[in-house]
Amino acid sequence: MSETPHFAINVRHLTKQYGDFLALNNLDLTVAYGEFFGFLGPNGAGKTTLIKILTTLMAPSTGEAWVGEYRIGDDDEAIRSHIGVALQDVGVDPLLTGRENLLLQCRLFGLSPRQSQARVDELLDQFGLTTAQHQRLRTYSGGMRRRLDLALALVHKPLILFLDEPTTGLDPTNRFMLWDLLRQLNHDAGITIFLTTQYLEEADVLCNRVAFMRQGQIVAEDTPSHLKQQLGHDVVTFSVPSPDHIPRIEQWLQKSNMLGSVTGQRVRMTTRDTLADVAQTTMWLQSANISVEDFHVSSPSLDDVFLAVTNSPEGGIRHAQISE
Ligand SMILES: Nc1ncnc2c1ncn2[C@@H]1O[C@H](COP(=O)(O)OP(=O)(O)OP(=O)(O)O)[C@@H](O)[C@H]1O
Repeated sequence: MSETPHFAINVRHLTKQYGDFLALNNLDLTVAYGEFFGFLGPNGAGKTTLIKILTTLMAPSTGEAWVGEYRIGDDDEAIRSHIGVALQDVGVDPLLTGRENLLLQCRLFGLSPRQSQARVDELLDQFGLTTAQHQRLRTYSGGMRRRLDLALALVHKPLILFLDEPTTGLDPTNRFMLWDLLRQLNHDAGITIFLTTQYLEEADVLCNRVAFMRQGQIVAEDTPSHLKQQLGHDVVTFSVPSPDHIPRIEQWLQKSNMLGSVTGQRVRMTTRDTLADVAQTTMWLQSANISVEDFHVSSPSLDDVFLAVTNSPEGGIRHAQISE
């Protein structure tokens, strides 16, 4: 039982080792009830590993964690009834219809046949799937599948919802639709949401607090707006007309010690001194005879925080946790 029932999630000195590899390194983290929390970081940082531990799918190597009032490893069944989980590629039956999948899930969570029918009607309506309820899952679009995954995670009305990259691969219309549903679940139904995503704009829009992971450790933790403010520096972005220019730009970024990244033909740099860095960049581009398009100087986004905390040698900007 709990020392700190105040928290939805409470992680203390948690470590996970895969053989010799340390995937989670002495992690401490708290999430209060009602929060919409984003757990972010590059591929391989350890996000899924933590979700698997908190959802009782995997045991930690050392350390402790509580979900609600239950300590991981003590009463995992109680934890499972307290949480909803929508992980990537989790087994649903593609040959069953949407309704049949939901009914099966209700029965697995111990609802009676009658309660199940009523709960399924409610969820189909809430997630805009009533019309498609009798279609087999294999005919569902990506957006419909994600909405069904969410509905499946909610059949037993959990207080805490874990979502592992819930909008990956969705087009903007379906992504925004899912964002609205998630906001409703958090704001209106009061469900605590623990989300991982590679889309930092999504975390910025949805989450009241985020943590950035790097190599199994949390390197920054705060509200998205505080993290952006702390970064402070303006961002320069521009595109080049040909990918042939990119290797030279990458070399220059490295040589001039600029914090930058390249996506396709687009370059993004975090300045240290806006005017000096803009001047240095434009002069070099001119001397290198590289013409650019869409040259912008703007305030930092959560993407820039990501680059700063995951690429900087010291790794991280100020670490702020909510207090008890
Ligand atoms: N079962 C396993 N055995 C060995 N190593 C593993 C295992 N599962 C994960 N890892 C390693 O642990 C590290 C953390 O993996 P994890 O899946 O938690 O990262 P992640 O942050 O969720 O990454 P992604 O964003 O790519 O999903 C990675 O280096 C991964 O290769």
